[in-house]
Amino acid sequence: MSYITFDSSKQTDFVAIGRLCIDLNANEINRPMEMTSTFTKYVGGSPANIAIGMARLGMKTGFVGKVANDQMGRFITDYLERNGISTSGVTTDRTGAVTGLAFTEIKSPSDCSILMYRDNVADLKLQPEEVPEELIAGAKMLLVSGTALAASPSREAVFLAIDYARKHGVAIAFDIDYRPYTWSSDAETAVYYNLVAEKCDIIVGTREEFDMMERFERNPERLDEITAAKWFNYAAKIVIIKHGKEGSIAYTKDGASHRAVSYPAKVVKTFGAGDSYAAGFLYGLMQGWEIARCMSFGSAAACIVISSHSCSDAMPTAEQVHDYIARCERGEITAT
Ligand SMILES: Nc1ncnc2c1ncn2[C@@H]1O[C@H](COP(=O)(O)OP(=O)(O)OP(=O)(O)O)[C@@H](O)[C@H]1O
Ligand SMILES: O=C(O)C[C@@H](O)[C@H](O)C(=O)CO
Repeated sequence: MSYITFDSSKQTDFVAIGRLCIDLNANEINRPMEMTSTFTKYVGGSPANIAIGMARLGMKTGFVGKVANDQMGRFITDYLERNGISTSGVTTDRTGAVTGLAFTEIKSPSDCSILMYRDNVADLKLQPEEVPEELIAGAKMLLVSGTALAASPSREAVFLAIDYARKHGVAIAFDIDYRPYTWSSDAETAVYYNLVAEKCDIIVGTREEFDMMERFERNPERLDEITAAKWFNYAAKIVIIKHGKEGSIAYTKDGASHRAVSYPAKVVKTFGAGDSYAAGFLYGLMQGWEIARCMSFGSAAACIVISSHSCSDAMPTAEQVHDYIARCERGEITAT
C-alpha cells in the first residue's frame, strides 16, 4: 500500500533544509575526549547526513542551507558537489558566522557522546528570502530537521520552505532531530516542533524526542500508539518511533503498525544510526516499497554507519545495504 504520493514529474527526488556542519570524530576511540588528541573531519549535521545518504543511494538530491564564509564552508559545499548534491540552495554567510562543530567522543561502542559548538553558527542565519521556491517546487520530497527551528531567521525559513512544499505538492518528512544544547526553553522547543509536525506527512523521531514534544500532553506511559494517533489528526500518514538497538515501530494512518527489529552490527559508535535509518527508510518509500521493507532497509543502512568511524562518509549505496541484509540472513554478521 502506498501511503505517500510522490509526483514523478518532479526533476529532483529529495531536498533537505537545515544545518551543514562539521563532525570532528576522535581518532583515539574507547577513551574519554579528554584523553584524545586527534580527530578526523567529516561533513556533518543531521540533515546533511541524510541528504548525503539519499544521494549515495542514487536519489537526485538538493540542499537548502547556509555555510560560513571560510575554509569549513567551502569544504562542505565541495563535498556536497562531489557527492552529486545540488548546492544551488546553499548560501554563504557574510556576517562572520562560523560552522557548527560536533566533537564526537567514543568511550565505548555503546557509550558515545557529542560535544556541539553552536554559538553564532551560519546554519541558523538562513533567511526566508534565501529559500529557493523553485528548488523545493521541483522536488518529490522535502526533509525538515528540527534543530533548524532553534533560532530566527532559520526558523522562519523552515516554515516558508514547508509552505512552498505544501503549495507544490511536495511530500514533507520531519526528522525531529532534537539537540537540547541548541534550545533555551522546553516550552519554546515543544511549541515549534509541534507546529512543524502538524504540517508533515512523515514524522520520524526517538521515543525521547516525542516525549519532548508531548511534555504538555497526557501520555504518562509514553505509549507509542498514543503518540502516533495524535499526528494522524493532522497531515501525517506515517509516524516512526525509533528505539535504538531494540528497533523501530511505524504507525500508518490506516491504523496499521509495523515493528522492525535491528540487524546485528559490529558497532564502532552509535551516532549516525538515526540519519542513515532515515535515509534508508525514505529511499525505500520513494521506491514504492512496503513499510516493513523500508524499515528493514533503513535498519541495515544504520548498521553500516554505526559500524564505521564516520556518519556522512559511511553512508552506504543501495547495493551495500542489500548485501548487508543478505549477509545477515546468511548468519555471516554477528553483533558485538
Ligand atoms: N546498536 C545497534 N545495533 C543495531 N542497530 C541499531 C543499533 N542502534 C540503532 N540501530 C538501528 O538504527 C535505528 C535508529 O537508531 P536510534 O533509535 O538510536 O536513532 P537515533 O537516536 O536518532 O540515532 P542517532 O544516535 O544517530 O541520533 C534503530 O531503529 C535500529 O534499527
Ligand atoms: O547532527 C549533528 O549536528 C551531529 C551529526 O553531524 C553527527 O554525525 C551525529 O550526531 C549524527 O547523528
